This record gives sequence, structure tokens and C-alpha cells, in this order.
Amino acid sequence: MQQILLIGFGAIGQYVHQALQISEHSRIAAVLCRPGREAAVREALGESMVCVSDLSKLPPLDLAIECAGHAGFAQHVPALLHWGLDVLAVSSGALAARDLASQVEQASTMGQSHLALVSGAIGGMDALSAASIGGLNRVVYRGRKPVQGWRGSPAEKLLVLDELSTATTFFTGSAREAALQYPKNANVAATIALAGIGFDKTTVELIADPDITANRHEIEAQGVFGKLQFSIEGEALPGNPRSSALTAMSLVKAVEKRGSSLRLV
Ligand SMILES: NC(=O)C1=CN([C@@H]2O[C@H](COP(=O)(O)OP(=O)(O)OC[C@H]3O[C@@H](n4cnc5c(N)ncnc54)[C@H](OP(=O)(O)O)[C@@H]3O)[C@@H](O)[C@H]2O)C=CC1
Ligand SMILES: O=C([O-])CC(=O)C(=O)O
Repeated sequence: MQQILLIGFGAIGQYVHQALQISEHSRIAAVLCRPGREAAVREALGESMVCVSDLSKLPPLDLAIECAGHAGFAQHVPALLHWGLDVLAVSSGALAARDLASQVEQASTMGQSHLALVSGAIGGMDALSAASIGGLNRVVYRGRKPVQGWRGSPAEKLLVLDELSTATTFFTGSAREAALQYPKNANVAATIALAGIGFDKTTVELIADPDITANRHEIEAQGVFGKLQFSIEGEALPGNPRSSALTAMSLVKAVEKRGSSLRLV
């Protein structure tokens, strides 16, 4: 049985915990939460679950799953990699911070461990990363969310969200700028950048749209391989209007793949 550490128990963490309850080869053995939150998480999961905020109190583990946002990623992922634990992560945008990206690289070398970023709310990363081998000359990502998906983000300073009557592009820039400025909304931009032509060459547009109810993500890429267009309409998780349910599903699938003898790569 694969013993898993869950970092963060929000909308994505709760989905992953629930889904893995029926797994025959993987179980959540511990949850890493913020200090002071241990009792609340234990209340949700039962007294037997190990819920800690301190890495020194963890039981033996085979894998960690990060779904704790950029701050949680920065706090725990380098330490766990250094410790020798493989990590599956969703907060890919954290790697837009150059210092953190180099810390992660060093930690994984020291710990002989690996960080895997799941495809999360987007798809087509297999084709985009294969296309990068031949050379890509243009990658554009458009992230469109309903108004409630942008609440609590810097978009609130640029738009009066409650009064928005038409789809409005409020950000155009690089994937690095998008990921750093919109940590809870532009991880997809970061994942696309890492699969394709990098944080600085990937163009990102972020759009608030009062006429949609799901999160829409579009990619246009062009290179030696030819042309690619990808679009997806992802329903949000009930616990968080910003996060597409597919993100949590992609984590569960990545866990399942580790225990499978046949893998699609
Ligand atoms: N790659 C992708 O396609 C996508 C990636 N994401 C990423 O996933 C993250 C989580 O999403 P979601 O579950 O919806 O968000 P939620 O806000 O619902 O949950 C975040 C959880 O992380 C916990 N947390 C925050 N900081 C820490 C920390 N330092 N240590 C441990 N736990 C911590 C929070 O705890 P508390 O309750 O105490 O605040 C909360 O339980 C997003 O912030 C984003 O970075 C999201 C969607 C798509
Ligand atoms: O879940 C989504 O649709 C996308 C998202 O929040 C992100 O890219 O961070």
C-alpha cells in the first residue's frame, strides 16, 4: 500500500482524499496543514488520521501530494524533496519564482527525489511538450472564468466584478507575470509554459466573463510540428469556484498511474 502525505485539505485535497478511499494500492496516511488547523482537519477525517503542521512528526511515507497553494508549496515541497520524498504538485505557478525553482532543483538532486506536475485543469500537455522538441515559435493561453472565479484576486482592483456586463480581458502578459500576480488562477499558464516555450515566451490573457458558468481554457501553439488548438470547459469544484474539478481528478489519476503496470506517456 502506497502511503501518501496530503499537503493542504481544501477543495482539491478533500476531493483527492475522498477518491482515494476506494483505492486498493494508495491511502492518505497523513495531512500537512497550517499551524492551528490540525484539530479542524482531524475532526473532518477522524481521530486516527495523522494531521500535523510540522514535518518532523510525519510517519513513513512513499509520496506527497501538494494542493496547498503557492505558499504551501514554497514552505514544504523543497523540504520534502530534500528529505527524499517524491512529490506530485498542482501549484505549478510557484515555480515562476526563480529562487524557489532553483531551491526545488537543488533539493531534488540532494534527496534523489522527483517533483511531478500534474496537468491539472488543462489538457494537451503531452502534445505541447512533444512539439517543444521540434521548436515552438508561439504559444498563447487564454484563461476565462466566471466573475466569481476572480474574486479575491488582483482583478478586483482592475474591474468592478459585480457590474461586469461583457467578457473583459484584464491581463495580458507573460506566463511568469500571470503566475506571480494570480497565484490561485494562473497555474494553468505556468504548466503550459513549462511544457512549451517557458515562462517568459508564453503569452497569457486572463478574462472575466459574466456569461459563462464554467472555467474555459484555450491554447494556441505553432511550431515546426504544425499547429495546435486546445480548449476545455471545466466545471469548478463545489468547494472553490476558482478551481476546476479536473485538477483534483488529474492528481488521483497520477497516483493511480504510479501503481499501474501500463502507462500512457
Ligand atoms: N494546476 C492547476 O491546474 C491548478 C492548480 N491549483 C492550485 O491548487 C491550489 C489549491 O486549490 P484548492 O484546493 O481549490 O484551494 P483551497 O483554498 O480550497 O485549499 C487550499 C488548502 O491549502 C491549505 N494551505 C494553505 N497554506 C498551507 C500551508 N502552508 N501548509 C499546509 N496547508 C496549507 C489551506 O489551509 P487553510 O484552510 O488553513 O487555509 C487549504 O486547506 C490553488 O491555490 C492553486 O495553487 C488550483 C486549480 C488548478
Ligand atoms: O482551476 C482552474 O480552472 C485553473 C486555475 O485555477 C489555475 O490555473 O490556477
